[in-house]
Amino acid sequence: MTRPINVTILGSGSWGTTVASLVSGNTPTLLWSRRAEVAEEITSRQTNSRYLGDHRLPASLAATADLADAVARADVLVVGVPTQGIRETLEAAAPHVRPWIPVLSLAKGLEQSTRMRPTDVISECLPGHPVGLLAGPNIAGEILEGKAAAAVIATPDPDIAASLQPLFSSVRFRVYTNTDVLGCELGGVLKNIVAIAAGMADGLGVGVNTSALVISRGLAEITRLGLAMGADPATFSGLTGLGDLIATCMSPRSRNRRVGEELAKGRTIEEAVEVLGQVAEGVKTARSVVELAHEHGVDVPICEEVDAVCNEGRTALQAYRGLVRLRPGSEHDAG
Ligand SMILES: NC(=O)C1=CN([C@@H]2O[C@H](COP(=O)(O)OP(=O)(O)OC[C@H]3O[C@@H](n4cnc5c(N)ncnc54)[C@H](OP(=O)(O)O)[C@@H]3O)[C@@H](O)[C@H]2O)C=CC1
Ligand SMILES: O=C(CO)COP(=O)(O)O
Repeated sequence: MTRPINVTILGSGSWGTTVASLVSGNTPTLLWSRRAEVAEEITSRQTNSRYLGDHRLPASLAATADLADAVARADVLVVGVPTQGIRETLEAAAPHVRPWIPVLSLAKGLEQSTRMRPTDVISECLPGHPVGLLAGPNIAGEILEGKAAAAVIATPDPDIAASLQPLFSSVRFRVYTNTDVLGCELGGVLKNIVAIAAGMADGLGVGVNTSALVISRGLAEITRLGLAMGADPATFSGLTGLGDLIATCMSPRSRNRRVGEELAKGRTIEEAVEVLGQVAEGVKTARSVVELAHEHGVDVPICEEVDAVCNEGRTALQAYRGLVRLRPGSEHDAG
């Protein structure tokens, strides 16, 4: 008889806990929380009230605050802490991680100090491990409610993605595979910034035509930067590109979109983040994306306006006026 595969998920926020719930239906799953009281609540009461209200988690899902023990048991490690916490978490975990187990990222940001993608940070902290990601249009609350969704596991080696697929799949959660890790990861990173713009636009009371403009020109920015960095263009019309962009720009539950809506009400970025009380990766990633785009000679006007709102005190209305003043060229050119 073969031994079951043990999966450990690091980070007990809304998405880490949701993914752990999904996986626990397929294989033994352990969720690590940096707070002992949260681990205790998940194990004994099957709730994570801070992030998921009174939603009942599977009884089979165990949680712990012991990082060394959590990673030492893992045959597959999933990193679900927000981007800015990945390095510190994995540096502490590294001595206890078993050799060469696959590691998947759930994060959708860039590390501020280095502009690195989460999978690159993971590879630096855990050298030699196969590293990939799980991404797609996956608003946690909908998945917890059992609404159908799909995601992509991207790893450079297609056999590894295929071997991980059944651990994350369910009747209502379809998991595809892709070898374009760069394209899949960039789609998730950049859509958060475009979603802040979409939230600002809707908060200002624009029409559906304007929202569609933000989404489609946002996709053009994502694709331009992705191509300049070497991603596969086909990836951006898939689940991790257009799919995640649509979900995040449209869902009233998206935290990035909600930040944009709060900004449109006249709140400062600090107030908008405070009101949210959860991570909105686009806020800390906008500046890094703009710098990366400039480094690659790529125009990203929507990301630039969002960066100016997040980091330079520009208002949502000023950002909107800045964008409509842009002179349009060919649809396939910048701007
Ligand atoms: N929620 C969603 O629908 C989806 C989210 N994602 C991505 O998943 C990642 C995680 O997001 P999500 O779970 O939603 O975030 P949340 O804001 O819901 O939760 C963040 C979790 O990470 C913990 N945390 C924060 N900083 C650190 C740190 N430095 N070290 C260890 N733990 C830390 C928090 O702990 P504490 O409570 O103690 O602060 C909390 O448990 C993000 O990159 C997000 O973009 C991807 C797809 C869907
Ligand atoms: O990544 C997500 C959906 O795929 C979640 O988006 P938010 O972080 O904006 O809630």
